[in-house]
Formats: sequence, structure tokens, C-alpha cells
Amino acid sequence: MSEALFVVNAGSSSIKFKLYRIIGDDIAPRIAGALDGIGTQPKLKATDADGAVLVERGFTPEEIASPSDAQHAIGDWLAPLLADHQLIGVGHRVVHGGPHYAHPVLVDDAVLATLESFIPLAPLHQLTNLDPIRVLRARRPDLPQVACFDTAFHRGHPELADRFAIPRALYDDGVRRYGFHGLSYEYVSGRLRDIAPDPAAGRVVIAHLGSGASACALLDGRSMESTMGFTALDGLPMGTRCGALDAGVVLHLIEQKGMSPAEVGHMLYHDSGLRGLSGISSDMRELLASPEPAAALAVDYFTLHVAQAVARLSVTLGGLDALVFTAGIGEHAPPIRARIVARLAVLGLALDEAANAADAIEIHARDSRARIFVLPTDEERMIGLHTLKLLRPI
Ligand SMILES: Nc1ncnc2c1ncn2[C@@H]1O[C@H](COP(=O)(O)OP(=O)(O)O)[C@@H](O)[C@H]1O
Ligand SMILES: CC(=O)OP(=O)(O)O
Ligand SMILES: [Mg+2]
Repeated sequence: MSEALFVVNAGSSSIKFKLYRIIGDDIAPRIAGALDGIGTQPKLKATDADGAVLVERGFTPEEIASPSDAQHAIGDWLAPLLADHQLIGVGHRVVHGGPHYAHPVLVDDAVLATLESFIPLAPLHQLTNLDPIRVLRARRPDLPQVACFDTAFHRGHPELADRFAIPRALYDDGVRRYGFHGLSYEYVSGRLRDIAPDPAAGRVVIAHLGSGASACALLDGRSMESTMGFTALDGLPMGTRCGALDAGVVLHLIEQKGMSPAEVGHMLYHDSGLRGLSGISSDMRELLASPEPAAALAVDYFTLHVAQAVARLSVTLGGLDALVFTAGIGEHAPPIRARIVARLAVLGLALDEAANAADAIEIHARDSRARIFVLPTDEERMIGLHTLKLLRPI
């Protein structure tokens, strides 16, 4: 019977999962799947290591109305397939680890209670990240569960990157710039080290452009600064989130417009970003395909702000050796990469257009002052490796 571990990456409308076989101190995917459309058009799909479809079935919105329904459905489908695997544990992506968790942790009641206290700091993510942990603890109390944090990678960043310019007492109270997407940055910087060790040891900016978007400055693979802050609302404009916003707007909406804090929160997390700017869609593919001027404005706003962030993070690093694009938009949208790099001509960056159009790994022109890469992220593999290391220290 082969040893295996299970990885869960739970979002608000989908649960992605992977079953890995353990091979020494490495892992190899056996099953990859997702249950998405929770509460709307639930669909479970999973493939094996060769891409063959193992299951593809729909559910009614009533059958899978919540992430915990989804977790049970995945568990029911998976149980017979686990018969010839010996599961040693489960790794979870948990977006917020607060000020203290700089590494993955084994979840017990006290850890779970601490992580629950961060729910208001990550309203789109934390509750749904913790839900599968709770469901699995009830179903399989014997199975070790490991929480891997999006914030952990940034915990070693310098104090300057950790601060807001507000009274010091708030910092001591935990109002700090945590930064997110850390599992993605850790994986992508490791890939860069494998394929291009020279720039990886130097000054690198990684732009994680998905439905959530942020950018991170790394020096020799370590986080120096990132665009997300106390919450995953700060920094770049996203699918539905506003990104950096004048705090005065929040005061205005509450004090002058009579909006409740909950209404403002909903607007900034769900109705802003690309969706708010365009009035059309939060999905970059739809905006690129739309002839509407409002869609073009949203795309321009996005590319301008990503380019500005790369330039700002280059100041933090004192220069730039490599720029890396990753996540849904970063990996699959050549026109967006082209517009971002065109704005960075000011720093001497230039694209090889054919390589960019082909989603090649290296896409810079020969005379570009920094190398430019497209590297697919793999948060699940990072979670799997962390989980294995914590459960099986060498
Ligand atoms: N071919 C493409 N062209 C443009 N945008 C794309 C393409 N493929 C995916 N995207 C965009 O990627 C985003 C989703 O990124 P992803 O990393 O999958 O998000 P998440 O995992 O955080 O939900 C969406 O805005 C989607 O439109
Ligand atoms: C932290 C965050 O924004 O995550 P995601 O991109 O998955 O929404
Ligand atoms: Mg994501």
C-alpha cells in the first residue's frame, strides 16, 4: 500500500484538491480535481496523473449549497479510491496566519481557535479555508491536518515593509502589512532558482495576477515587500476587489453616504476592481473580448497599476534582474503582459513578441535590461511539500 497525502485549496466558490503519492522526500500527483460552482452550478471533476477523466458530474445547487457540502461530496467520491493508499495527513491553504505563524502548523483546537480569530481579516477566504479542516476533523479525527499560510512567506520581510504610517500602538495590536499569495511566491521563486539561478539569487519581482492579484519583491528568494497589506484588499486592482484606495473614501461612504461598515466591505470586496471599473465583468477574458470603452478602461487601469507596482518594488530592491508573471492572467494573457512591459520601457524592459504570444518560459527581448519569465504557479504542490516536511521531518 503506497503512502499518500491530500491537499485542499478551498475558495469561496470552489474547492480544489490533489492526492499525492509520497516518494521519499518528494510527492507526485495521482489525482487532481475541483468542485466548483458551489451554490450555483456545482460540478465535480477530477483527473488522474495522465489527465484521464475519473469523474465529471453535476449537482443541484441544493445538493451542494455550501463548502462543507462540497467537502462531504469530495470525501464520498474519494473514499473508495483511497483504499489502496495510506493517507498520512492533509495539507490546507489558509490565507491568514496573523503575526506569529511564519511556518505551517499542525492544527489542534487551540490553533483552529486562533485561525478563526482572523476571519474578519480575510472575509473572502478564511472561513472557507477553515471549513474543510473542521469537516475533516469530524470525519477523520485520527488524520493529522496541516495549515499552510499565504502570509507565512512574508513574515521575514523587513520592518519597513511591515508598517503603515499610522500610530505605533496599532502595529503592536497586529495592524501590520502581512502580504498574501506567499505559497505561490515560494513555489515560483523555487522554479526560477531551478531554471535561472543567477537572476533568482538577485532582485526579482513576481506578479501573481489571478482573480486575486499582488506583486512581491524578492531578494535572493526572500520576500522584501509585497503589494497586499493587512488584508487581501490592498495593492493591485483585482477581479472584484478595489486594491489600494484612499482611506478617505471609506470615511466618506460611512460618514456622508450613511453606508454601514458591512455594506462598504461588501462593495470593496465584491463589487469593485475590474467588475466595478468596467460594470461588465470581473473576468479578464471577457474584458479583453469586449468592444466597450469601459472594459478597455478597466484593462488600462489594471496594466498601469501592475506596471507602477513593478517599478515601485524595483526601487525597494535597488534595481531589477528579473520579472516573473504567474497565475491565471499572468500565465495566459499575452496582451496584458505586453501592455505591462510596454509601460516598463522606462526601466529598460522589452518583450520578445513571438515568445510572449507563445506563453514561452522566457519572453524578454535580447536588449531587455531585465529577464522576463512566465512561470505557472502550483500552490497545491507547495502545500503538499510543506505538509510532508512537517509530518516527516528528515
Ligand atoms: N487566456 C486568458 N486570457 C486572459 N485572462 C485569463 C485567461 N485565462 C485565465 N484568465 C484570467 O485569470 C483569472 C483567474 O486567475 P486564477 O489564478 O485562476 O484565479 P484564482 O485561482 O485566484 O481563482 C480570471 O480573471 C481569468 O479571466
Ligand atoms: C490571497 C488571495 O487574494 O487569494 P486568491 O487570489 O486565491 O483570491
Ligand atoms: Mg488564487
